[in-house]
Amino acid sequence: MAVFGAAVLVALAVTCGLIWSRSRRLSKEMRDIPGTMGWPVVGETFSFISGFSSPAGILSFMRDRQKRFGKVFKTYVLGRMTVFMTGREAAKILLSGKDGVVSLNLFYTGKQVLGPTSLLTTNGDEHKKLRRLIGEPLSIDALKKHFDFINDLAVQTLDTWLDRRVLVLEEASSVIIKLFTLKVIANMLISLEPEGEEQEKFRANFKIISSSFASLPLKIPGTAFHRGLKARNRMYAMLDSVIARRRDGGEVRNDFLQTLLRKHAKDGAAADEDDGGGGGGDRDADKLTDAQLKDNILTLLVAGHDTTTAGLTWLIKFLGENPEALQKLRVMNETLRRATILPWFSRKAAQDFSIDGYEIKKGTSVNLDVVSIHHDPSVFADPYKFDPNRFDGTLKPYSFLGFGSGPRMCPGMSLARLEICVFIHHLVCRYSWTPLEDDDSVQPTLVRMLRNNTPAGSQEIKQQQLLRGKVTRNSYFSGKSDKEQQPRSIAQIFRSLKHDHSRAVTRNGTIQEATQQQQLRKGQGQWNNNQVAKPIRVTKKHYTRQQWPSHAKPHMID
Ligand code: HEM
Repeated sequence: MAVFGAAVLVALAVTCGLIWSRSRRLSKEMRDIPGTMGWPVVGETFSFISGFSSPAGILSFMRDRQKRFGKVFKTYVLGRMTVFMTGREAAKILLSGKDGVVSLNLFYTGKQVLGPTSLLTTNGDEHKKLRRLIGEPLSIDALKKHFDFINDLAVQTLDTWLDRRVLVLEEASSVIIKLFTLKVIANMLISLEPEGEEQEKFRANFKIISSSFASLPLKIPGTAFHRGLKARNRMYAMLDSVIARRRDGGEVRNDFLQTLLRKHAKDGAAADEDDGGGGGGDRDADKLTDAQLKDNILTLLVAGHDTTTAGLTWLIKFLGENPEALQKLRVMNETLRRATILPWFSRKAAQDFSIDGYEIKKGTSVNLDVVSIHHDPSVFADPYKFDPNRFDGTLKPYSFLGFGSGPRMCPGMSLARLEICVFIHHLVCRYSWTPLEDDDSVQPTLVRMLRNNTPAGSQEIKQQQLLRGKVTRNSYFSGKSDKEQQPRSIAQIFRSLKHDHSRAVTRNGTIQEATQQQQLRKGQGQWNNNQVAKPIRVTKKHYTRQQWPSHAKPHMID
């Protein structure tokens, strides 16, 4: 055993050494780009991790180097020579997808876990095709059928918060909200019931997969990566049996999987697991294989779960800290700007290209620092202030990247907005909550909940301070039962929140139209705006009932 351990260590050291010397070569080729490679082999990994874990998040690492080297700098972190860059111009070059300048840069372990046909592991035409095939069930129209589930689950989840101290971040990272977002997405994708044995197994496997996603690439028993791959196999076996049940007609559901199975049933035969996406002749070239289906169900679970949890949590924090924002519930975009849930977007140069006068060589890892773009004072005046009004006007291109931009823009944006919108709607309308501690000292950290299932040390204390609160039921709905009070459709909840669809789903013409119709019908629905959202007066510590001032109409989503 000891010999085996030593052999693994030697192999690891040799690999790290090789990667390091290759990076040094690349760094020399790009000697014009300022920056430092740090210590041999480890580079600047430790400063990077310590910046990442600090309350200010990765911003401290970034700011320090931007001050020394400028907007484009190179470094060696996490086993890669990486060029960091920021600014709207860099965002345009990296995100617009023009000329295939860059491809997505995922860690080896992430690629293995998600599979070769995931949206996150494919590039170019293959990626474009997958987006087209997978995108439709994620459109806002398709999401309507999941509204009741999301709504009921939000109500149930919040009920468990009642009359007890809630550490939102802790709940988010271990139990409550996270289960909410996980249950929503699992139900939407494969109609997984929110309770029961299958849910338990699914959750256990998902947890192992999530923690293996960015682990060390050691595929040996006992490692996180190895456990992740095993859990992935179990998850895929479960998906296989669901797919088989659907195919033989034993089970018909109204979910993402069913939509895609119906649409992508191969002529005369079931999709072939191993045909890699192109098998079955021309006619079938546009059909999803089972492998693609499974890889992308897993991808949506992974990509859509922690992000939405984080968004929801930051939103509750910002609402708690900014009483005035409660009066004008248009806080989604500003939350995503301040929190910047994905702090940087990682790409790989697919060819040589230049940026800010620097030549970037093909194969270089390139990271776009989005936090700095979101806090650029020339775009967002007083950038650290939480000010939802800044989204009232037109923004400069590539200045707000909460859901990304270009060909890799978040396909789950509408689902995320919907989940957050419904949850916050019930929180605000049916409960009051009292922050129990001052939280002024805390900046939004950029440590994602992804890495933070069990936060440790001072970070945990800070984050707990951030969101410690007590939830009590509010009697906004006096005289009416909960059932009567709950919105019954997306249109109603959106109307109740005076949701501006044209901005929330700019790419969806149908909804823009629906919104106009809703506006025409304003006041005729069962769901009465004023009744829902009026009665809040907020102080930092305490919320009580009050009429909404007539000028401050509630808006939920930008
Ligand atoms: C508040 C919640 C969310 C935020 C802030 C968010 C943010 C983002 C961002 C910024 C990107 C682009 C990253 C890049 O360019 O490198 C992205 C991509 C992606 N998101 Fe989301 N997301 C959220 C929720 C979701 C949900 C609910 C799903 C699934 C239903 C999802 C699935 C994906 C996928 C699959 C991609 C990769 C797209 C591609 O490479 O083509 N996201 N997300």
